[in-house]
Amino acid sequence: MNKELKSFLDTVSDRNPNQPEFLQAVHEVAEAIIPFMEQNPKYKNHKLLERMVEPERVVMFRVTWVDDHGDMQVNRGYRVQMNSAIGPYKGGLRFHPSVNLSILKFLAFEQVFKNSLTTLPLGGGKGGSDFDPKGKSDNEVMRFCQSFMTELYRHIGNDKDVPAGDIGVGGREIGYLFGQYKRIQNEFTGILTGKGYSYGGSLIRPEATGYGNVYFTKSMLETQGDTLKSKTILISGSGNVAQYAAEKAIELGAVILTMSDSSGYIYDKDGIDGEKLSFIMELKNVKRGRIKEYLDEYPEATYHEGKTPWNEKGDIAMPCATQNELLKEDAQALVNNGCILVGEGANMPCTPEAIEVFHKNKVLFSPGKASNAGGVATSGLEMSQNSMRYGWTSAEVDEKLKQIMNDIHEACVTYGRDESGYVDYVKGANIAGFVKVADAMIAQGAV
Ligand SMILES: NC(=O)C1=CN([C@@H]2O[C@H](COP(=O)(O)OP(=O)(O)OC[C@H]3O[C@@H](n4cnc5c(N)ncnc54)[C@H](OP(=O)(O)O)[C@@H]3O)[C@@H](O)[C@H]2O)C=CC1
Ligand SMILES: O=C(O)CCC(=O)C(=O)O
Repeated sequence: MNKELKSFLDTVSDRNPNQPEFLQAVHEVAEAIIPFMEQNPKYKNHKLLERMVEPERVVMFRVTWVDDHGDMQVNRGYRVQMNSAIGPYKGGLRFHPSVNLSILKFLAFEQVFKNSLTTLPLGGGKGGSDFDPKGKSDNEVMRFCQSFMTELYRHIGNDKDVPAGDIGVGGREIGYLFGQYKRIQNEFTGILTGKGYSYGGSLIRPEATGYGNVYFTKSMLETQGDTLKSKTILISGSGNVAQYAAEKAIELGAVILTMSDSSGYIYDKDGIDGEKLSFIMELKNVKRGRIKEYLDEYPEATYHEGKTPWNEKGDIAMPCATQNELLKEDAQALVNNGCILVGEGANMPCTPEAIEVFHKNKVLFSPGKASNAGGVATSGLEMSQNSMRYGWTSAEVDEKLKQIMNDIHEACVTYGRDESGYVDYVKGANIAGFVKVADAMIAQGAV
């Protein structure tokens, strides 16, 4: 490791003890940016990276709510406002028992670069709680959301910070959060995205992260003169991102072999087609069931308890569940089985060691901050529509999403292509994301 990189990472590590996910995200960015700054001295002497790793503000608060048995429950809430150089803080809320400061800081840090890549004026933030919506009644989820927003409302605003969904926060939660904000502030503004269509949401926002990932994959394949037609795809997760990545990939002629949840994965050798996917959507979004119940309807599939899908044979892998879900040995298994492309739908799902295996074997690899940016980009479009008090059609939003994903792909190629023609999308995404934020920070002085 180069001396400057090591010294920078040592300092970040000393200042942020016990935050492994945050350090992992910072390491990946610094590895690309420090050499870039060497070659572009205008970015030196502004302490840009040192400032970027320091959140502008972190809010941590108690969330007290009463469960269905009348017992008081206490959770912890957070909002990490990472960087507002190019726009109001923007990024999702995660409700999951694993949520802690390290995870939210890594997500907020990634969000800064991702949001810059979208070409829209969006700063970066992330928040959430260690509350687990699984197994809770709708009323419990509502009471939790109301209590969470009763503190959060004072820190957000449509020109200040605009949260959205992430793991454990979907349409139901956004509705309850929005309702409580409106009640407290007595105003109807676009302070959250991912809203229901009847109260200011954008068409295509629910689909956008998954669709965007597939559009990005399509562009990567096109650089090799290839297409998605008949490609076999291994998907992990069965939530929002996984479902709509599957939907778009099926539409473009690919064959989805696997989907998963935190208990295990299903493998369907005949492919998960549109009808089978509708079953999964109903199972996950309405019944809130487990992926293994797929076999109740489609017994010819197999279920693998406690396992991830990466040992199966597939042309493409799309990890769409959570961070660090694809390890070095998984990457090696994918390579050995002929995988040619990995498109991250989740945030940081592949470990650094796994990414190294992909790069060594010239597998096309896109980091989540590029390939899953369609979600936040469409949130940006939702904000624009709210400001205009106007709504675009599905076709209009989808067209803008395609254009944005195409532009992100181009930016990654510009900064990531090496002499052999291979594109290092990690390097490309980090540098392209950095440049816009860095220029804005330099222009705004010592803030
Ligand atoms: N929603 C969005 O617009 C965006 C989401 N992302 C990222 O995509 C990923 C998925 O988010 P999303 O689909 O919205 O979330 P959902 O809550 O809708 O779905 C999450 C899926 O991942 C699984 N999962 C969650 N945690 C774990 C874990 N620790 N181990 C194994 N599986 C797990 C869940 O299984 P189970 O139900 O068993 O927990 C579920 O199938 C996250 O990394 C998120 O940050 C990125 C950009 C935008
Ligand atoms: O839509 C948004 O604002 C946030 C989406 C998100 O959380 C993400 O990109 O990881």
